[in-house]
Amino acid sequence: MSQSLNFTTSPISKPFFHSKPYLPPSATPHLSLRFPKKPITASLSDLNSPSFSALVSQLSWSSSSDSTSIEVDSVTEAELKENGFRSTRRTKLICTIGPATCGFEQLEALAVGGMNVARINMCHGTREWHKMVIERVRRLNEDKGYAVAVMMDTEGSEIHMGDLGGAQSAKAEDGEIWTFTVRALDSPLPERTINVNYDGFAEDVKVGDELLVDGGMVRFDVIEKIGPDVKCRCTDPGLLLPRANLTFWRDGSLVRERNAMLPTISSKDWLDIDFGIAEGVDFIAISFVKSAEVINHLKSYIEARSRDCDVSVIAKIESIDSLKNLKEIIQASDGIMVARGDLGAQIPLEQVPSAQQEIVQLCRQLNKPVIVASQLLESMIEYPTPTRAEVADVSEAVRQRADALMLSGESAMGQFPDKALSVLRSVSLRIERWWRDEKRHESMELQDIASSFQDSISEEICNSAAKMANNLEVDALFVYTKTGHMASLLSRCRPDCPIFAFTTAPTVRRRLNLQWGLIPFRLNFSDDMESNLNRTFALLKARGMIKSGDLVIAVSDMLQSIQVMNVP
Ligand SMILES: Nc1ncnc2c1ncn2[C@@H]1O[C@H](COP(=O)(O)OP(=O)(O)OP(=O)(O)O)[C@@H](O)[C@H]1O
Ligand SMILES: CC(=O)C(=O)O
Ligand SMILES: [K+]
Ligand SMILES: [Mg+2]
Repeated sequence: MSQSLNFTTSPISKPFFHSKPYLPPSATPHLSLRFPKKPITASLSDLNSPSFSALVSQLSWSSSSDSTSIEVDSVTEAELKENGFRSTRRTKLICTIGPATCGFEQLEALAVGGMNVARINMCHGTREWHKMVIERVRRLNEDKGYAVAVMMDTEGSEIHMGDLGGAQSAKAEDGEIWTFTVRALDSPLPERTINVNYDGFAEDVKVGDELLVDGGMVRFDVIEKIGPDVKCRCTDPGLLLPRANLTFWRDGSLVRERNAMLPTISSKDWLDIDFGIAEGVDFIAISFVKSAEVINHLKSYIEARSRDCDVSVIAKIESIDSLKNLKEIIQASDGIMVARGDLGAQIPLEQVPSAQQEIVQLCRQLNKPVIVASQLLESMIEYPTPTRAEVADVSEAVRQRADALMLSGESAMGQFPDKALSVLRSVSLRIERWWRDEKRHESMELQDIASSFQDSISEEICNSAAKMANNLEVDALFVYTKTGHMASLLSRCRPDCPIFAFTTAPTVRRRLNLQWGLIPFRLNFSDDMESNLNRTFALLKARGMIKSGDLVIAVSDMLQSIQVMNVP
């Protein structure tokens, strides 16, 4: 049985009702598996359970993208088969790749563990290394059926330390005197000496300034300037990591004059961006964005450089200027990262939580995906279990219904990358379910964002479909979308059920991987929704991902309608 509400403005206006179940020849009923709706046991062992990994690896994967096939991430497929619709994780997970995770097997372990996006940070590593990581992720997708997207994060032109002459880290102890220098020194560096990348550094700092490394993880007082050398006394001891960010404070506030003169996108960043476009990365994240102009400029550059490629631009909110111009920056970008590491060095730490909440909510209003990043599980760089406070922080980001959470050092250079990812996964699942079951989500009045009448129709359809899905307690929302726009409008509503997003382009499919609640599928479809639905049902039933009787609501951007039906 199907009922359809049509809001038709397009020429395709055929409403349809299924009076009898349609059984296409390929859908052999005995193949459809039952979903035992067993509770999700959110424990750290979930991910590492041999049965789950075995299930993922057993899934037959064919890399053919012919017109009859459907492609979905093998991890999601295994999750659906194991626990049913409600089990799928809505919050997406990003892992920064570094020396601890750049091997093919290590990348595969992260993919099995639920990594949706692999991030490479252009502050670290060589061009060859980044190219190798991108190739490995692509190979993993092609050979094993994952849909891991790649995000490139630019270095930006802020002031940072050098690479410690090859050392992994250096420990600064309380009271020690260290030299920060703009001299070009050969490695190995003299003891307690740090290179600084910005030539004006020694001129700009003043005796009495406070120098913050890595957003305040380690602090120094500037005690003496000798030409290019700046002598500093350590006041807050800690670990110095290669190329860590440096900021300096005077009379209790950040010294920003000089930073304001540096371009957001440096000449090295432009070369990295060219590299990213050539390698076909899915997202480019821009560090230290100050205004919407730089994002608009980059977007037109990307469009001119690559008419047929689809690179999304993520603006990182990590400076005072970006907070001042927040709304314009969000509107100009394809997504936002709350980069709490550097943000916490520019505003007082106690203001970071309210800034995070404001950014997450505004992104949802403006329909842009938002990532919460940095120090989510910092202690897991060294230890196999998180602190309770870290779990509470992750829970809060999930409760705010951010689109994605990101691991930095935990996955790049930590000792327990898989365990850290597993914690993000199990905490996300548990908190999502808790809030769904208790219906505790504060409802958010979503303002109209459409810029045309056609867009308004799409928006109204998605808002209504999501509301109906909650009220009717449907199993899944289906959206057929060429650009991904209708899928993101559904995601914006944060409905109770998962959203199966069918799209024709592999690039759109990977891009949708960043958005809350979307399960992106690649599927060739036509303008004929009836045949699209029947074919999808047949393909998904054959894969054991849905079964007869499941209740589904379908929308599409070809035929502007809402259809409610049971899977035949
Ligand atoms: N490709 C890499 N090679 C070596 N070390 C890396 C690499 N990527 C990350 N790391 C290590 O992991 C740490 C955390 O990574 P992350 O990407 O969050 O960087 P970050 O330096 O803190 O700066 P950003 O503000 O750009 O995120 C880094 O400080 C660095 O020590
Ligand atoms: C991720 C990042 O750049 C930061 O937290 O500063
Ligand atoms: K960066
Ligand atoms: Mg940063």
